[in-house]
Order: sequence, then C-alpha cells, then structure tokens
Amino acid sequence: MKKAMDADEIKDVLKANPEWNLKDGKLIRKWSFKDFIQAMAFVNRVATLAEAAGHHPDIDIRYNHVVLGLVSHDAGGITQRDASMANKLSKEFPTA
Ligand SMILES: C[C@H](O)[C@H](O)[C@H]1CNC2=NC(N)=NC(=O)C2=N1
Repeated sequence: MKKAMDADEIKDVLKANPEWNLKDGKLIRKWSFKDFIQAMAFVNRVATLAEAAGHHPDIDIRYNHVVLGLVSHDAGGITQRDASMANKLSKEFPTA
C-alpha cells in the first residue's frame, strides 16, 4: 500500500493536473455530456480502465454530469496511485 501524500505533495499533483481539484480529501474532476446515455457510456469506459488499473474512482452521476473522485481508501488519503489515475483519465478523456 502506498502512503498518503501530504499537502505539499498534493499541491504539486494539482499543479501538474490543472483540470483536477481537491475536495473532501479527494482529487475530483467533472465531465459533462449531451445526455445521460453519453454520461453512462463514459462511466463504463472509466470502469474498464479502472478495473485494468486495479484502482477505482468514486463516481457521482447526475443526468449528463459525471464527477470522478480519486482517493486511496486503503491508505486513507491521496496517493501516487490517485495521481497516476488522474493523469491517465485526463489523457484518455481530455474533454467530455
Ligand atoms: C485488492 C485491491 O487492489 C484493492 O481492494 C484496491 C482496489 N481499488 C481501490 N480503489 C481505490 N480508490 N482505493 C482502494 O483502496 C482500492 N483498493
């Protein structure tokens, strides 16, 4: 298990991944779509990617908006695994 990052380390992650924000101890980013079906298609692609990586985002789906939250539940904070996943998600899904 990787150890949770401190505030300075998280700040560096946010600088390197400007689409992501820190909220409630998680890295979060929102994607918006034309409709619910498109949002769900996105969620399913995220699920495949997450399963392959063995690291699973918290997912909040509201009609055509999806917010992904990254935190390492086992470490009780944000780890390098979350930073890597943020990077991967932004590369795979640059915009909605
Ligand atoms: C065994 C397996 O690696 C763990 O259960 C993983 C799976 N995916 C996970 N995802 C997230 N976000 N946090 C975890 O602690 C976590 N644990």
